[in-house]
Amino acid sequence: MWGSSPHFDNCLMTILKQDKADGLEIEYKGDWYPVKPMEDCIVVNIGTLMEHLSDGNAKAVYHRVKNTDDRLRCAWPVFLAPNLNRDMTQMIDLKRRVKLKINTAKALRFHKRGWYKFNTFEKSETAIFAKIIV
Ligand SMILES: O=C(O)CCC(=O)C(=O)O
Ligand SMILES: [Fe+2]
Repeated sequence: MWGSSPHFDNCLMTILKQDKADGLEIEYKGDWYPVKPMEDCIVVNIGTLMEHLSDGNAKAVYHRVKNTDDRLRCAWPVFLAPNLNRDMTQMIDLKRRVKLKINTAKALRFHKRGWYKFNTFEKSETAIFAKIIV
């Protein structure tokens, strides 16, 4: 059963606790690799916003989840993102800002992979907690 189709997390980074059931996979150069749950370990995923702000130096990880286990699978991701009322444009190099024609009010196209809007969230959450059961 698919828990999550392939996607990037649209945040700075995700901190993920898995339970004992397999299922999380990451894509690397066209192949999919399992991320086995390990006791007392957390997974840290780079999100699209981090890739963008680092000018591509930190790569967002493309991942998917399929419960291949007989058991129920439970995962607890915490998505870390800035308060989106905050103007993040100052964090982007000036030359790139000009190239991307970013200003604070504009929606920003993010590579070809997805998009992230600055200044659009009305509430100021910095971490979104989810519990995902597949
Ligand atoms: O279930 C998982 O291990 C990861 C879930 C996930 O990719 C997400 O919530 O963005
Ligand atoms: Fe994810």
